[in-house]
Amino acid sequence: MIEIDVSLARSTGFHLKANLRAPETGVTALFGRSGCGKTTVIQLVAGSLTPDSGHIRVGDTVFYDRQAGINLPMEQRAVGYVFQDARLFPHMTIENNLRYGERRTRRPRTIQFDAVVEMLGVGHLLKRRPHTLSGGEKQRIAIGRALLSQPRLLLMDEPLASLDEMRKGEILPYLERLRDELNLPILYVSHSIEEVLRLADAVAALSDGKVIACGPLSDVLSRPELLPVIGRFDIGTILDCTVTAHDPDLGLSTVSFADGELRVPLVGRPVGAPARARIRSRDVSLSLSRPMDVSVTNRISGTISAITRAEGPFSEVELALSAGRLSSLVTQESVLRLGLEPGMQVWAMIKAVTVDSRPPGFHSPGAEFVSPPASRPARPAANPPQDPPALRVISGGSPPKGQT
Ligand SMILES: Nc1ncnc2c1ncn2[C@@H]1O[C@H](COP(=O)(O)OP(=O)(O)OP(=O)(O)O)[C@@H](O)[C@H]1O
Repeated sequence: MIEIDVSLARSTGFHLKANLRAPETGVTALFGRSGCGKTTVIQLVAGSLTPDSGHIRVGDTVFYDRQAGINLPMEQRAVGYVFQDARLFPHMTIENNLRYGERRTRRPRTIQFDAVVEMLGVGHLLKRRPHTLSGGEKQRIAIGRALLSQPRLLLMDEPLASLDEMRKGEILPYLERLRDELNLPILYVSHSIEEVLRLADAVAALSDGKVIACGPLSDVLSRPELLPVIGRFDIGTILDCTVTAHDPDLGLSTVSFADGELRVPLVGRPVGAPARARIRSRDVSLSLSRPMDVSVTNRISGTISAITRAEGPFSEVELALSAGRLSSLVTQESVLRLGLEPGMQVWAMIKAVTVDSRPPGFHSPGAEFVSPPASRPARPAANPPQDPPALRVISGGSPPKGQT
């Protein structure tokens, strides 16, 4: 478990009072608006800033404990740090940049040079110098350098922020591979909900220097207190599912969750594997009776738990499901015409579902928030980045359409 419970008052009047626990596996996103304190938290963990009070622990290692008088120097914390910009040494070759961290560490070399070069696809760049690389290539080298310092924890502070959309799209599969293949916890700062949805297993949401929610991604992103922070309709519904069937002839898979099943575009994972389904609110329409003569295959019955006026002519209707909530964006005119009210039983028709395949063996880290695992099992290998990304892509372009 990673435990951070710190406070820090800055000269500018900003006051951080952050309390969060993150699992020692997978990616935990620190998410929130600009200026909420994400980078400050990362700097406190790295040791480049010292809190006024509190403690920071990563597994058995105490980084900082004000009461016990412990403040581990940066080099003994053994964290890898990847910044927005790559910060490579301009006079060194790419190979020497990569080996820089490796040479200086005293930790056991569990992450090997060749494996990192292969994983990040940078073998052809080794003899070059940083100024001849693209922004995305530089960032991959920065990630490699951080990994080769054999960190116990990787800190990534908006590593894609300085890249254009195309470069971001190129680098994301490498980050997914890192997440899936290395047994290394990652604290990942972002204010892009798309990045968080694609990469994170867990989320700590910050607002005005405080952690307002922390836990497994699908739990946190469905909490109403987060709506002002993340933007009301960006997210929709996240459902943790299991792949239950494939129908290659029709190009469809079936994924099941607590309240039923969804037919989705073919998922590149075996039956039994976990998958994360994302349903945008605007892709969910409602019917008072069981829809029969409609083209939409995915229909779920639920009880309206809340109706909230949204911007413009829209309202958000929330259905309570065992698996969480399902959100539908409809016009206020439809709310009035259908007489929708909390407590009513309705049918939701889901026009499109995006499925983010998780690697086999992935489990929602929810339980780990309560009690840390005794050991950290290695995650099995995921698809290499060159695999067709269609079903992994949550951001960018139109999501793969469900059956309409
Ligand atoms: N060196 C500093 N001295 C004083 N105040 C600072 C310093 N650096 C940052 N701050 C303030 O601390 C607050 C949090 O900054 P921080 O960089 O942690 O936010 P952030 O969430 O990472 O923002 P962004 O997403 O824009 O990077 C801001 O109000 C900022 O102005």
